[in-house]
Amino acid sequence: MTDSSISKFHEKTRDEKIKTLESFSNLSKEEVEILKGNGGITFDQANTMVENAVGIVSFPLGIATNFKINGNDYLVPMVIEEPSVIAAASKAAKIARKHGGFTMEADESYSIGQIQIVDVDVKSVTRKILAKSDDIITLANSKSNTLSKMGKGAKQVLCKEISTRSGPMLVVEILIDVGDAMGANVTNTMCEAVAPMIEEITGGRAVLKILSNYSTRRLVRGRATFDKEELGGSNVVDNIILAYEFAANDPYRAVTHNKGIMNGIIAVANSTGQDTRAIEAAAHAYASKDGHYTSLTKWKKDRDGNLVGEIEMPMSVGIVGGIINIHPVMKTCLKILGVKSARELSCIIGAAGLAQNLSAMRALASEGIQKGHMKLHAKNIAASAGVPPEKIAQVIAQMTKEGNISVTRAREILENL
Ligand SMILES: CC(C)(COP(=O)([O-])OP(=O)([O-])OC[C@H]1O[C@@H](n2cnc3c(N)ncnc32)[C@H](O)[C@@H]1OP(=O)([O-])[O-])[C@@H](O)C(=O)NCCC(=O)NCCSC(=O)C[C@@](C)(O)CC(=O)[O-]
Ligand SMILES: NC(=O)C1=CN([C@@H]2O[C@H](COP(=O)(O)OP(=O)(O)OC[C@H]3O[C@@H](n4cnc5c(N)ncnc54)[C@H](OP(=O)(O)O)[C@@H]3O)[C@@H](O)[C@H]2O)C=CC1
Repeated sequence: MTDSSISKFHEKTRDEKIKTLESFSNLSKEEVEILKGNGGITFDQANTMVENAVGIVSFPLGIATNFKINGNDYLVPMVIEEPSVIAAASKAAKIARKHGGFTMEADESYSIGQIQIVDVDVKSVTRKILAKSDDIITLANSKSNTLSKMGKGAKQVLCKEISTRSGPMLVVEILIDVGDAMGANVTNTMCEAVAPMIEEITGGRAVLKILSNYSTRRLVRGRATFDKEELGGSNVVDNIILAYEFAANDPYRAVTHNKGIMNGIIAVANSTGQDTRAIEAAAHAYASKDGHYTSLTKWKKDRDGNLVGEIEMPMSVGIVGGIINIHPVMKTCLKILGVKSARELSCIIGAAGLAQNLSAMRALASEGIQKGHMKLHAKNIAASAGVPPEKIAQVIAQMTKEGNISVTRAREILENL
C-alpha cells in the first residue's frame, strides 16, 4: 500500500488504523507492539534522559492522512494534545492533492556555531582568523569521525563585529554541515575545541562558544495549490487572502496565525523527537527578520482563482542523535514516515505547517473556528465534566444538537441520562 489518501481513516478502529500503518510503512511486529504500548519509555529510560525524574507524561499520537510531498505519499505521525489539529492537517492535505500536493525543498543541514571574542581590535584580527580558516576547520572536524567520513562537518569560518555597551566584540561563526543530525551537540563540541586556537590567533578572550538556534542556513520552503471549489468557492479564497493580509500587517494577528502553523510543525516534531524549543525560537525570529513580526506563510490566487500558499522558515531537525535513537515510539514514527534524511523530514514538517495554516484560515474565513474545533473538543469537555467513556457519545450528540458545548451542560445531560 503506497497511497496516503485513505478516506474515512478516522472511522476505522484503532486496530484497523495500526494495520493500515503496518502495511503502508512495513512495520515489524515489534514496532506494532510499540505503537500499541503506553508511550514507549520505561521509568529507567526517563531517568537517564533528565534529572530528578519522578514519572512520565503521555501525549496522544495520531496520524494525518492524505499528504503528498514532492510526489511521495506520507502518513504523518503527530503528537499533540489539541483536538482538531490532526483532522485539519488531513483535510488540507486532501485538498492539496488535487493540484499535486506539496512541493518542498530544504537547504543542506548547516548549523552556525558562534565564538564570542572580547578584548581585541576586531578589524585587525579578522584578517588573521580568515587566513587561518583551514586550520580552524581541520581542528573542528577532528571532533566528528562520522561527519568527516561523510564529507560533511565544518566548512567555513566567518567573522562579524557587534557593538555593545561593553564595547566592540568579534563573533567568529563556523558553518557546519551536520548531515542528518540536528547538530547542537556536535556544533558546541567543535566551538569549544577551536576556541583556544582562536584565542591564540587573536590574542583575545573567548567567552561564549555555542551554536546559534537562528538556523538561517537551514531553511525549508515550499508551496501548494488549493482548489477553489474544494475550499468552498471564490468567496472563501478571497476571504482567506484578506485573513492573510491581516496577519501580514498586524503582529497581534500574526502571532495567532503563526501559532496555527506551529500546531502542525510542533506536532510532527514531537512525534519524531525533535528539539521543539529550537524550532520555535528560530521560527519567531525569522518571522521578525524584516523588522516587524509577520506571517511565516504567504497566500495569493493563481490565474484560475485557486489559492496558492507558500511557507519559508528555519528548520533544524535530525533523524539521528538526541533522543531520536533512544525513544521507541519516536523511532517508530520515523519508520512510519520512511524518511531517509534530515532534509526529507524538514520538508514533511514544513508541509504540515502550511497545511495547518490553510485549514485554520479556511475555517476562520468561512464557518468560523468553533464549528469544527468545538465538535472535536466536545470529547474533552465531556470527559472533564466527569462523563464516563461509555456515555460520552450520547452527551456529545445532545450538546451538539443544542449548540451548547460546555462543561455545565455536559454535567446536566449526564445527570438526566
Ligand atoms: C476539523 C475539520 C477538519 C472538520 O472539517 P469537515 O468539513 O467536517 O471535514 P470534511 O468532512 O470535509 O472531511 C475532509 C477530510 O478532513 C479529515 N477529517 C475530517 N474530520 C476528521 C476527524 N474527525 N478526524 C480525522 N480526520 C478528519 C479527513 O481527512 C476528511 O477526509 P475523509 O476521511 O472524509 O475522506 C475542519 O473544521 C477544520 O479544518 N477546522 C480547523 C481546525 C483547526 O485549525 N484547528 C486548530 C486548533 S485552533 C488553533 O489553535 C489555531 C488558530 C485557528 O487560532 C490559528 C489561526 O487563528 O490562524
Ligand atoms: N541550543 C540548543 O539547541 C541545544 C540543544 N541541545 C540538544 O542537542 C541534541 C541534538 O544534538 P546532536 O548534535 O544532533 O546530537 P548527538 O550529539 O546526539 O548526535 C549527533 C552525532 O551523531 C553522529 N552521527 C551518526 N550518524 C550521523 C549522520 N548520518 N549525520 C550526522 N551525524 C551522525 C555524529 O557523531 P560522531 O561523529 O561522533 O559519530 C554526530 O555528531 C538535542 O537533543 C538538543 O535538544 C544541546 C545543547 C544546546
